[in-house]
Amino acid sequence: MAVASLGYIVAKTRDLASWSAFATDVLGVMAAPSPRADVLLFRIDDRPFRIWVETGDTDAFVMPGWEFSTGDDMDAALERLRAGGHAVEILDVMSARTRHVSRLARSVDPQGHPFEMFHGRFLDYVPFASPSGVSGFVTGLNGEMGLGHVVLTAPRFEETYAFYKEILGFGDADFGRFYLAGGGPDDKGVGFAFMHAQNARHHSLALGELPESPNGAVHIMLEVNSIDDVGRAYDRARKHGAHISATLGKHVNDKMISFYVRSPSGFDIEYGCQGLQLDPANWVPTTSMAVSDWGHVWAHHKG
Ligand SMILES: Cc1ccc(O)c(O)c1CC[C@@H]1C(=O)CC[C@]2(C)C(=O)CC[C@@H]12
Ligand SMILES: [Fe+2]
Repeated sequence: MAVASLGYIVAKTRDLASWSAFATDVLGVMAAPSPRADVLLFRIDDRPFRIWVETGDTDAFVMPGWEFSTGDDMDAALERLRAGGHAVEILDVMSARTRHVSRLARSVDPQGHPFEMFHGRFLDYVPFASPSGVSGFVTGLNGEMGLGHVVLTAPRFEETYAFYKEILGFGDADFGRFYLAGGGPDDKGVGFAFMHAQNARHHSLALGELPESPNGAVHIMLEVNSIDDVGRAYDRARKHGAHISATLGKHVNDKMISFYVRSPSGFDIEYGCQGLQLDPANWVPTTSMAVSDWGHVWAHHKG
């Protein structure tokens, strides 16, 4: 069976203090007890953590943690990985325990992006309370929609896309081709694959036919309950002096109303609401030729 959801993300930073302030003051996520002084954990729902930030020698996205619903589903994926010649590392019980999961494994995709796989997330039933008044994050009634989504660069596009589809079982939500160089006769466009896991979130993973991101990922997305939560976060981001990578806008494919803010690890965080939800068993993939219905003026596109 396929990946159920995006369980967590791991990031690294040279400056834990800046991450701590950004996470609580701008994102409004909740700091969780951490077993290590060099690791910060943040919650957005009743899972023990959704964002793991560790001290490192650079600022970057490290890897996603893909959740499986059962041990059998995870074992089937591990077998497909091994049959495809992909190395699989099974982590020991203490490593699994630090991630608050029953079982933990690691592998690497054809583009060289590492990822973790797990099942059996522990819950501590401590209620979520945002330090900045966010009314709540959208992760599904029991967290089954996962943290949000992650966008990775994949210059080796076809091979990487086939890997996530055929080995990890992601489904097609939308295909994008965006003419970011003006759409002239020499602009072949940039391909994107937006892929859903076995939950209602439109996409938990997107692959962009772009040069490798220096920060390991293009962005992660967090979804909040309302446009007021988004608007207030936008105000907090501006007040914090965070870099706004893209202004408020509404995406064509998943109808998310969001803005993008640069995290202390250098990748962006898309902060949105009202994302389209799909039935993963019956969704018919779309093709989108534009990024946004309105808004999303990108800082890197200016001038
Ligand atoms: C096109 C799109 C649809 C749904 C999303 O959740 C979403 O993040 C996007 C934007 C994808 C993409 C990006 O993430 C980085 C900056 C990009 C490459 C652009 O400059 C336009 C498309 C953007
Ligand atoms: Fe996104």
